[in-house]
Amino acid sequence: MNEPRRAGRPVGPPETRPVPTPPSFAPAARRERARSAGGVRPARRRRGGQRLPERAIVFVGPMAAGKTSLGKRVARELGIPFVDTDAQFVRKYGPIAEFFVTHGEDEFRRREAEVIAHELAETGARIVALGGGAVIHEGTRALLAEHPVVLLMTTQEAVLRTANLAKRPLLRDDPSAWGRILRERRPLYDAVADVTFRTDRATKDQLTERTSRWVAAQGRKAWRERNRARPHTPSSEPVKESRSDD
Ligand SMILES: Nc1ncnc2c1ncn2[C@@H]1O[C@H](COP(=O)(O)OP(=O)(O)OP(=O)(O)O)[C@@H](O)[C@H]1O
Ligand SMILES: O=C(O)C1=C[C@@H](O)[C@@H](O)[C@H](O)C1
Ligand SMILES: [Mg+2]
Repeated sequence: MNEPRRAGRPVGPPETRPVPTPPSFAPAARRERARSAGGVRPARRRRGGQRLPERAIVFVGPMAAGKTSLGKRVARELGIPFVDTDAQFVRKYGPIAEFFVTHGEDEFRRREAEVIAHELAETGARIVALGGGAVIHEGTRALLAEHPVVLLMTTQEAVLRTANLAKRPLLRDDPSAWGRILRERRPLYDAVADVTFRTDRATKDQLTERTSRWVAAQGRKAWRERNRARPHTPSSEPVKESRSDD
């Protein structure tokens, strides 16, 4: 069931700092600049001026659940940037599998948490996909409390069918470790998630649509809450209540 796990968890008021206006350069140049700035791929223009949470919408979940592939699609659907913290890590420190061999997992977790904290400090609506083990870090979990968090869940069977194990150091030598690792981490995923989607039970297109709808509903909810919190401030836009938003 794709039901919110912690319905009503406050996402907090959207940031008021404006998102920097992109300069009117040629798209190719903008794409290149964004790529070298840390993995933020420019996305299609935000659809229909819709309200979205003005902060990172974070995708978490076990290895190969689909955070990167679905994250990219949802970002594109909503017209906002996509960031993958694994990719940012690689840009900064080199391949993750090699980092594990040279420095060990503890050092990887420390560096990974720094990369994530840096990314979550940025304002503006965007999709941020975390590495599968990012929730292990207590500091990261604390930061996630301020963001809408989507948990993508799947099964070992589905992962072993689709994932490229060579790129996943914790699975490469022992693919069946997936289930054991998930059992250990499951309470951490559940603790940070606002909603869960099963990626083994739907197509990528279906999931893109459902997840995008959920993200858009969070934006509308945050906007209504902000307006409710300021009853004496006249708004230039009327508040539209819709039960289907929640
Ligand atoms: N709904 C889906 N249906 C079929 N295949 C999927 C679905 N979602 C993801 N996949 C496939 O599963 C594989 C893993 O996806 P992806 O790399 O996005 O996972 P991830 O959660 O980012 O993994 P990691 O934790 O290692 O970063 C990919 O081959 C992707 O195409
Ligand atoms: O689940 C994990 O511990 C990991 C998942 C990947 O996304 C990478 O962050 C790395 O391979 C570790
Ligand atoms: Mg990924």
